[in-house]
Amino acid sequence: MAFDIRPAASHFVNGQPVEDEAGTPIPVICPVTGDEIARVHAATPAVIEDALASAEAAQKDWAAMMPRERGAVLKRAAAIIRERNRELSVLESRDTGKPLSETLVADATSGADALDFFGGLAATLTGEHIPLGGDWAYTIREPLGVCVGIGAWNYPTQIACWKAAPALACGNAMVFKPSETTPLGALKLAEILVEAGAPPGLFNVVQGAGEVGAALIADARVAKVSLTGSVPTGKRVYAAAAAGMKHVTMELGGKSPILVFDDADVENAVTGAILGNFYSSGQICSNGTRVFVQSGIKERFLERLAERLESGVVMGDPLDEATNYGPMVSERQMEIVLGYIEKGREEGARLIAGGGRVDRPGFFVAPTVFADVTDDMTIAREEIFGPVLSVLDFEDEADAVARANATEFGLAAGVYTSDLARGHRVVAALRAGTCWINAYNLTPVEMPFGGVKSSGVGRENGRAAIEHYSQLKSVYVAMGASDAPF
Ligand SMILES: NC(=O)c1ccc[n+]([C@@H]2O[C@H](COP(=O)([O-])OP(=O)(O)OC[C@H]3O[C@@H](n4cnc5c(N)ncnc54)[C@H](O)[C@@H]3O)[C@@H](O)[C@H]2O)c1
Ligand SMILES: C[N+](C)(C)CC=O
Repeated sequence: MAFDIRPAASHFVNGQPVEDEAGTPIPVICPVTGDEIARVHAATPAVIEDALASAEAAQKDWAAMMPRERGAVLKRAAAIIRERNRELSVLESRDTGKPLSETLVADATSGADALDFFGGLAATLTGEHIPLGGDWAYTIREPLGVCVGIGAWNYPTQIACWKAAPALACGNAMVFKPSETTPLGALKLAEILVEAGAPPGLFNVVQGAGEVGAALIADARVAKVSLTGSVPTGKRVYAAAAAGMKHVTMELGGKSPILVFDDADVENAVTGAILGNFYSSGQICSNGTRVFVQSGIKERFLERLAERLESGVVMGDPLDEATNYGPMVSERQMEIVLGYIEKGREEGARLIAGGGRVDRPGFFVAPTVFADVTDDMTIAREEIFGPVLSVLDFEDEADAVARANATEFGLAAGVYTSDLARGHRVVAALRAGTCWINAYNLTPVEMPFGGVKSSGVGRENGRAAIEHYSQLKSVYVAMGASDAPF
C-alpha cells in the first residue's frame, strides 16, 4: 500500500504532466489526520490556453477516426483501470477519506464500467434514414467539439470517467477540472487514457477552484459544459453556459425521499436507509435523507436502525479494509454538517443516534439519526451532504407523496413496500430523476442517472447520455427538380 500519491505535476495537458507554480497553491489535506499530503497549483491563463488549444486540435483527429477504434481506446483504458484498481482506490481513499472497502468496489471500477459501456457503444452511434414520399432525408450524429467537465469532491475518479466516457465515445475532446478539494484521481485517468492510445490533448486536466471553471466555460472554443456540483454552483454555471449558447449537463444536489410503507420488509428498508444515508459517510448526492415511515412500523424501524448503527459501524483508518465508515472530506464540510445537527436539535427533532463529532483525530462525524422531523425543519429542507438521516412520520400514501414532492430538489427517490402495484404507482407520482423500488442508491452504468427540477438537466450513463454529447445534422435529399412558386 506504499504508493506515493503525489502527482508528477498539477495538470495533465497535451499528453503530459504540466506544472506552472505561478498558479495559486492548493494543498491536498488528508481527512484522517488533517495533514497536507500533496500540493497542486491552480491553472494559470497559459495552462488553460494550452489545454483548450490542444483539446481543439486533438478533437478533430479523434472525430475522424473509425468509431470502433475510438471505442477500443476507451475499453483499453477500462482494462488498465481494473488492473490498477487497488492503487487507484488507495489514491481515492487518501484524497477523499472514503474507506478502501468502498473505493475498491465503487469508485475507479464504476469509472471503468462507464469506459467499457461507452466504448462498446461508440461504433453503434448512427443517424437515421427518414422516408419523405419520393424524397428522403437522413441524419448524421456529430460530436459537439470541446467539452468541459467540472467535478465535485465525493467521487472524483468516477465523476471524471462518467463525463469523459460518453464525451470521447461521441468524438469529442474534454478539458476536465476536478474539485479543488480532491484534485488527484482525474490526473490518473488522463495518464491512463494516453497509455490506452488516446491522442495527446484529447483529455486534459487542469486544476483550480471556481474561477478556473468559469474561465473554461467562457471560452468560445467550448461547446458543452458538464458540471457535477451543488445547486447554487449549477445555477451560476448554467447561466454562464447559456450566455455562450453552450450545451449543458447539470448533475446537482438533492434532498431525496425514501417512503417506507407499513407492509415493507422492515429489515430491508433499514438496509436501504443505511445505504442511502451513511455510505461514503453520507456524502452522496442521491442520498435518501428524508425517510418517511408509515406510523404502523415507525418504532420498529427506528429501533432496528439504531441497533444496526450501534453494532455495524466500523470507524477508522480508511486504508484498513475492516473500516466501513470514514471522515468528512474536509474540516469545512465537517463544520457544515455539525451546524445542521445543531439546527436539528434546536428545532426540536428527537436524536436517536450519533449527534456530533467523533472523539478521534480527523474530520469524523457520527452517523446521526433524527426522528419526529417535520417538513418545515431546516434538516428536512436543505441538502446537508453528510451523515444525517431524518425520519418523518406519515399516515397515508397521497400525503406522503405530496410531502416527498414538496421540495425544489428532484434527484432521486425510493419506495419500500411489498405491494408492487403501490411501488409503481408511487414512483409514477414522485418527481425525481432516478427511483428505486425496494432498493436504494444502485447506479449501474446501463441506467440513466440525473435529476429533475433544481437537481439537474440532462442524464449521465445509459444510452441516454449519448444525446447529451452529440448533435444531429439533418440532410434533405431531393430525388427530383426543385419547385418554387415563381
Ligand atoms: N447529481 C450528481 O450526480 C452529483 C454527484 C456528486 C455530487 N453532487 C453534488 O455536489 C455537491 C458537493 O460537491 P461540491 O461541494 O464540490 O460542489 P460545488 O458546487 O461547491 O463545486 C462543484 C465544482 O464546481 C466548481 N465551481 C464552483 N463555482 C464555479 C463557477 N462559478 N464556475 C465553474 N465552476 C465552478 C468547483 O470548483 C467544483 O469543481 C453536492 O451538492 C452534491 O449533491 C451531485
Ligand atoms: C452518482 N452517485 C450516486 C454514484 C454519486 C453521487 O454523489
